[in-house]
Amino acid sequence: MQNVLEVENLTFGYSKEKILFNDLSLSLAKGELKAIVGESGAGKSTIFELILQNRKPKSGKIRVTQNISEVFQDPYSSFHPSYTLYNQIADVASLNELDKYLTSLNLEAKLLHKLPHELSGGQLQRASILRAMLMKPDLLLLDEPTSALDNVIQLDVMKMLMEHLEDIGMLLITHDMDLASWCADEIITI
Ligand SMILES: Nc1ncnc2c1ncn2[C@@H]1O[C@H](COP(=O)(O)OP(=O)(O)OP(=O)(O)O)[C@@H](O)[C@H]1O
Repeated sequence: MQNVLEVENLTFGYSKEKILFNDLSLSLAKGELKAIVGESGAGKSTIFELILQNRKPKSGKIRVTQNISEVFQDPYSSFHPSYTLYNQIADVASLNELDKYLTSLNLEAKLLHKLPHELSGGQLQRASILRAMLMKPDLLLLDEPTSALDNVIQLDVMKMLMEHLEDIGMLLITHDMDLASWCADEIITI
C-alpha cells in the first residue's frame, strides 16, 4: 500500500506559549479514511494548513503527495464570488464524470450556472465536494464537509465518498464522533 501522507513527530503552535500538538504522527494510504476529532480550537484545521504547506512545523516531517484536493469548512469562502460555479469547476477539473457526481450528490446541473451566493450553504458544500472529486486527487482533505447538510444527505454524501476510497486516501475533520466511528478506519484525537 502506497502512502499519500506521512506525518512524523509533528509539533506546532502559533506561539511558543501555546503548543497545539506535540509529536503527532499519522500515515494515510489510498483506500483509507481517517478522522481527526477534537474540541473547537484544538488545532484540527491547522493540521490541514500544515499538510498543505501553508505553514511550517516547529519540528517533525510531513511527506505528502502533490495531488491534493480539499473541501473547506466554510463553503462560501471555497469559491470566488464573481464567477459561476461551472466556470470555477471547469477551470481546475475534467468534466467527464460531471453527470455521475451530480446525481450522487443530488445536485441539479442548472445550479452550477449560478454565482456562489445564489446557492444555499448545503448546495455549495456539495458543489465543493463535486469539484474536489472531479480533480481526481490522491489525497482528499475534508474539513467538516457535511456540516451544512441534513442527516440523510450527509450519510448519502459520505457513502458516495467511501465508494471512491479505492483511488483516494481521505482525511476527515469532524466534531461528530458518531460520524467518525461509522466511517473511519482510525480516529485521531487531538
Ligand atoms: N493564524 C492564526 N494565528 C494565531 N492563532 C491561530 C491562527 N489560526 C488559528 N489560531 C488558533 O489556533 C487554535 C486552533 O485553531 P484551528 O482552527 O486549527 O482549530 P480547530 O480545531 O479546527 O477548531 P474548530 O473546530 O472550531 O474549527 C485556536 O485557538 C485558534 O484561535
